[in-house]
Amino acid sequence: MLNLEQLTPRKIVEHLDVYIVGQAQAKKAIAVALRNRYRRSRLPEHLRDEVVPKNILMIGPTGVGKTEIARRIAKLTGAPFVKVEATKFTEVGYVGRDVESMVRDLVEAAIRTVKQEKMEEVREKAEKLANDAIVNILVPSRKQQHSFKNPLEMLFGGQQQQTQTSDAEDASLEQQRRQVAWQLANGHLEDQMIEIDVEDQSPSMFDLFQVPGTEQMGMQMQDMLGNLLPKRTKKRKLRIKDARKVLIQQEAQKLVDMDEVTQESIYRAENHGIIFIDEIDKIAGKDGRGPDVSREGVQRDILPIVEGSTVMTKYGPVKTDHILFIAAGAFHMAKPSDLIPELQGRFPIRVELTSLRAEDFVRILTEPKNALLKQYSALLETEGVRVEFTPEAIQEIARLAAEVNQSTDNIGARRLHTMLEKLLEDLSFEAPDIHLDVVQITPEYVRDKLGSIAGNKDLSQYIL
Ligand SMILES: Nc1ncnc2c1ncn2[C@@H]1O[C@H](COP(=O)(O)OP(=O)(O)OP(=O)(O)O)[C@@H](O)[C@H]1O
Repeated sequence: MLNLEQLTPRKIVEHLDVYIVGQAQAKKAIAVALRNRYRRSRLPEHLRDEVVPKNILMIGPTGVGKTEIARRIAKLTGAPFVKVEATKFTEVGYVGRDVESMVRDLVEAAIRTVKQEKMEEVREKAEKLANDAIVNILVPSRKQQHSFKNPLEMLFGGQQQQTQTSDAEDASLEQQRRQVAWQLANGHLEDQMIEIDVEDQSPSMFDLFQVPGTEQMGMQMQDMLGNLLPKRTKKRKLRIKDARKVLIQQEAQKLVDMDEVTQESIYRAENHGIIFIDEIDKIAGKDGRGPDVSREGVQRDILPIVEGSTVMTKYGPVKTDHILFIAAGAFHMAKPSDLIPELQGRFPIRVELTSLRAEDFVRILTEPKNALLKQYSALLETEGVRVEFTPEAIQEIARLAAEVNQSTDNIGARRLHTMLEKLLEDLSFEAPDIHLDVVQITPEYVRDKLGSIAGNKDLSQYIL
C-alpha cells in the first residue's frame, strides 16, 4: 500500500497495468478520480466540503475488467471496497431503505481492515499474554489454585491454609512455572494438548427464533445486548500450537480499542470508500411488467446515497458525500441516457471498456502478475510436474476462447478460466501419479482436449 501523495495518476496506471491488460481509458479515468481525492484532502476545510468526488460510469460487456480495475485500486490505496448488484434491489421483498445496506457493508469492510491492522499492532503483546495464559493452564499459580477451591472452604478454612503454605512450596511452584515457560518458548511443548475456553459460535437464541426477513432486527438486538450478556464460551482441547493462535486472537481483541477502530473505520469509509454498483444498466429504462420492484424506484432509492446523505449503521451515522461510486453495466439494451437525469448527473465520468479479442487473451493468459497460466503452473509444480505452454498453444487457447465467446455468450476473460480448467482437467487428476518432470502443452494437446467441444455450440454452452 502506497501513500496517496506518491500515487500520481501515472503511477496508478502503471500499477493497474501489472494486473489488467488494455482498457487504458478506464484506467486513466479512475487514476484521475483517485488523485482528485488526494487534491481535495489538501484543500482548506471550507473548500474541501464543496468539492464532491466525480463518480464514474463504466460501460462495457461482462468479463472485461471493470470490477478488477476498481478492486485493484481499492487494494492499492487500502480503501474500503464493496461491490453490489443493482438488480438485487429489484427483487421481490426488497424495500427502499435496503439500498442503504451498501453503505453498511462498506463500513463493515472498513471495520474488518482497521481491526486487522490494529490487531497486528498489538500482536507482540498479545503473543506474550497468550504464552502467559498457557503457562497458567499448565501450572496454575497459587492464586489460581485457590480460586478453584470450594467457596465455603475459602471462607472458613482458606485464610488459615494460605498462611500455612510454606515459602518453599511457593518457590518450587515458581520454579516449575519458569521451567514450563522456558520449554514453551523453545518449542518443546507444541504438540501437547491443553483445554482452553473459546467463544461459542453455535446459533444463539436470536438466530434460532429469527423470522425470515428480521435478520437486521436480530443483529441490532444482539448488538444492544452484546455488552450486557456475557460472551458464551465452551471448552476445547487443542494442541498448544493451535491453542496459542486462538489465545493470541482473544488477547489481541481485548487489547484493541474498539472505539478507536470504529472512529477510524467510519473516517475511512466516508473519505476513501469505494462502492461498485454493477449491472446499473439493468435498472435503467422503462419498467417491465411483473412482481419486481420498479427499476425507476430503485434508481430513486439509490440517488440520495450517491448525492450525499447520512446513513445509520450499527457503528454510528455515516456520511456518503465523499464516497466514490463506480457504476458499471454492459448497456446492451438500455443507454446511460435511460437512467433518471439526476442519477446521470451524478456519474459524469463515462468510460468505455472494449470487448476482448484473441490477442488480448494471449496477453491476459501470460502477462499479469497473477496470470492464469502462472497460477496453474504453480499449482501443478507443487506435485513436481512442470507445465510448459508453447507460444503456439497459448495462441490456440486464446483463439478457441474468442471463438466460443462469439458462438455462445461473450463472457470475456472469464471464458479463459473455464477453458483452462477443462484443458488441464486430466493433468490435474493424474499429476500426483505421473512421474514426469516436464509436460509440454502444444497446440495439438489444446485441440485434442478442447477442439471438439469448442466446435460444438451445444456442448460448449455446458462445458466451456
Ligand atoms: N483486461 C483484463 N486483463 C486481465 N484480466 C482480466 C481483464 N478483464 C477481465 N479479466 C479477468 O476476468 C475476470 C472477470 O473480470 P471482471 O470481474 O473485471 O469482470 P467485469 O468486467 O466486472 O464483468 P461483470 O460486470 O460481469 O462483473 C477476472 O478474473 C479478471 O481478472
